[in-house]
Amino acid sequence: MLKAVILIGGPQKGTRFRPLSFEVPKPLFPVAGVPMIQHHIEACAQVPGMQEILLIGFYQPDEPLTQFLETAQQEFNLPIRYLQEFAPLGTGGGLYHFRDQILAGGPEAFFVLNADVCSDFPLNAMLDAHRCQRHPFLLLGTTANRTQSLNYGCIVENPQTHEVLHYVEKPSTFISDIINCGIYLFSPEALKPLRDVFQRNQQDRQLCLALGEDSPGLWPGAGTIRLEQDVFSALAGQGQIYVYLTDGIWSQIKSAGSALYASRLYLGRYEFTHPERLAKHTPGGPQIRGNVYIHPTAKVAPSAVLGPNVSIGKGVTVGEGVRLRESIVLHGATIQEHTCVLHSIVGWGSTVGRWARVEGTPNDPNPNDPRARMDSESLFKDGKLLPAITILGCRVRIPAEVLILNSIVLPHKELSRSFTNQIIL
Ligand SMILES: Nc1nc2c(ncn2[C@@H]2O[C@H](COP(=O)(O)OP(=O)(O)O[C@H]3O[C@H](CO)[C@@H](O)[C@H](O)[C@@H]3O)[C@@H](O)[C@H]2O)c(=O)[nH]1
Repeated sequence: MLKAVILIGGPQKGTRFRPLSFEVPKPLFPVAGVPMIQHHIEACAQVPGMQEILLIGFYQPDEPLTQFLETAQQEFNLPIRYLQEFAPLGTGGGLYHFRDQILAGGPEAFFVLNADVCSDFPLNAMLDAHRCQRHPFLLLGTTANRTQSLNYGCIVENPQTHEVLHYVEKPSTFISDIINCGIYLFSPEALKPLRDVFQRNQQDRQLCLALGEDSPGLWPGAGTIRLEQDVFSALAGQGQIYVYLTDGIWSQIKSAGSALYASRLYLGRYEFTHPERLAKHTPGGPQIRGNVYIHPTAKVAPSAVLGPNVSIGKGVTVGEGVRLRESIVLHGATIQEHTCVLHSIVGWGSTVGRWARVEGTPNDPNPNDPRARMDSESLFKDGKLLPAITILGCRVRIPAEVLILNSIVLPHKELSRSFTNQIIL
């Protein structure tokens, strides 16, 4: 019997995702037409013997999250529960805090998945690798180029045995081009080192209190465990941690730009995994180019041209003569006639007026470098806003016949003119 845990974090973590994370918790942001973590759940549900999926985070269990859980349970016919941390406990603290729930029923192993990654989740292959050796920790690894590797957990492996000999979280100089994908398979024994870290933290705290040196700023919150630094770095080279290398699709989803890139990766996989989700050209229907997802409730005019890499949400209206490419249009938005939307995300309930042009600049990984990853974009360089995808927050109104280029428009704004390279507050 197996279980899976998805680490969904909490509200203050989605900062690079603003303004899109204002409306919906980041793990529920639609990527290729479905909530980000539905891809994780679909992958877990396909592993034979999967008994339960637990979401661990520090979001308040609000309406969208509760509704998502109910729908997902029915769809996948699996118990899917949300366990709320009383405070952010780090990537390992929640696993230790909820250990009894994770181990209830005696799973042989459990997957741990970061919510903010896009992957083809080779979970069955990881399980096969785990069953050969049954080491406590198996990490999914992939490659990144030298510069980009510094943004991830870096792994030095023994190439023969795949044992992790050395692990450094986001090093300041190059360590290895093998990076941690944030997708793990742990055996129940993996909780022992977490307990050791927990107890050590408590003892250190007691000692400090006894010495009268208590300064809350110096100590991680009670129960905080950083899986990467406290466990992987500490245990590397001791025969407990192994890496399973993949060359399948993988990307982090930290920013809106990376959500668009992840959407392209998932749409590309739908051909094999969910062909029914890909829009087909039908007589009298819109022209479809490449991979496009259209929610069944969306109304798309027959003269519109969509694709590649477009995803149209629930209840969206797309007018005559519209051109949409490399974009996500979120539910309830209206794209009026003859509008052009390229490399952009149009927020919930927003309206783009007729003959307007909404355009962004893609920041995709270098296609000539097979190890290139999406850069964890920062919005500014030398005090200037870098050209990036255009994002319209929710219920934004763009008038007719204007150009919105490389800009971020915060929710509920009614624009009256064109804007280029601006954040419109
Ligand atoms: N439940 C819970 N989840 C958390 C917490 N803090 C972070 N998370 C979740 O844990 C995952 C990792 O989040 P970060 O702490 O932001 O780490 P990172 O910068 O994404 O780096 C991690 O992922 C990379 C791969 O995407 C790895 O390369 C890296 O080593 C590390 O594991 C995310 O899904 C996030 O929502 C917490 O306190 N509680």
